[in-house]
Amino acid sequence: MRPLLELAGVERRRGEGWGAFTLAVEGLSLRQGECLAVTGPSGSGKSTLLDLLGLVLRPDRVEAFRFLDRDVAALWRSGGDGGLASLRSRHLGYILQTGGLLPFLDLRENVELSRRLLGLEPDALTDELLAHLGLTHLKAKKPRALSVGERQRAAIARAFAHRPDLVLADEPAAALDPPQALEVCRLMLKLAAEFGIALVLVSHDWVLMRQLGLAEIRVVPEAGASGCRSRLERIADA
Ligand SMILES: Nc1ncnc2c1ncn2[C@@H]1O[C@H](COP(=O)(O)OP(=O)(O)OP(=O)(O)O)[C@@H](O)[C@H]1O
Repeated sequence: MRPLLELAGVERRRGEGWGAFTLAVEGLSLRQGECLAVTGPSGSGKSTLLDLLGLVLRPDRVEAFRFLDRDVAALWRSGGDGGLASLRSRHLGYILQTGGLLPFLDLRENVELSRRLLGLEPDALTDELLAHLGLTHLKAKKPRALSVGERQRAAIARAFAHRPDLVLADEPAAALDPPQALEVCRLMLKLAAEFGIALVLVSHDWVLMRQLGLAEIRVVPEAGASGCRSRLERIADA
């Protein structure tokens, strides 16, 4: 089976001059439905990696970048964003640290938002997700009337509701206490497995990631390199 996502020789610089930072991805691949943890210290480049995978940040150097058999490197080179925007909206789901729900929509409307923007018909998945995440009884509430954990579970439902191929989660449990963080991460993994959706989970909390037993990529700042530079290191499966 061809990988869902495949990168080789990708680099991206942030900032200019003396303080510039570069993330170098020598090679990275992800299979359909595979779940991966990305860990690393603060400022090492985890979000930069997620933004590259999310087709948001344009690489400065790229030998190969394929997603769903599309040549992303060629799409970036062509300058236009048309192909990238549709890949992003149809095939990717995002979960952010703070949920990012729209305050004027109720929980169910928030969860259905990505489907509605894509013009997809309502389907049973929304209710399934709400049930899986223990949100059914809260579906008519506005975000302000939800707890932080409930908002985060709603953000998870929203990221999966349009059946993307890949969900990217940037510190999705950082605002939660340790037991809630573990529960929320386990729920994400359960949903990913049930629906065959690949998941990249970024966290500075490597202890939590180890508890989940996920394959792990560590973003490692390189000692002695000129300027600030990080590379990826694959840690053996926990
Ligand atoms: N827009 C930007 N302009 C310039 N430098 C940036 C920009 N965004 C990030 N950086 C720098 O790039 C480096 C990597 O940042 P990034 O946010 O990817 O790290 P991170 O591992 O996600 O950090 P954290 O865990 O603290 O969120 C840092 O040195 C940061 O200061």
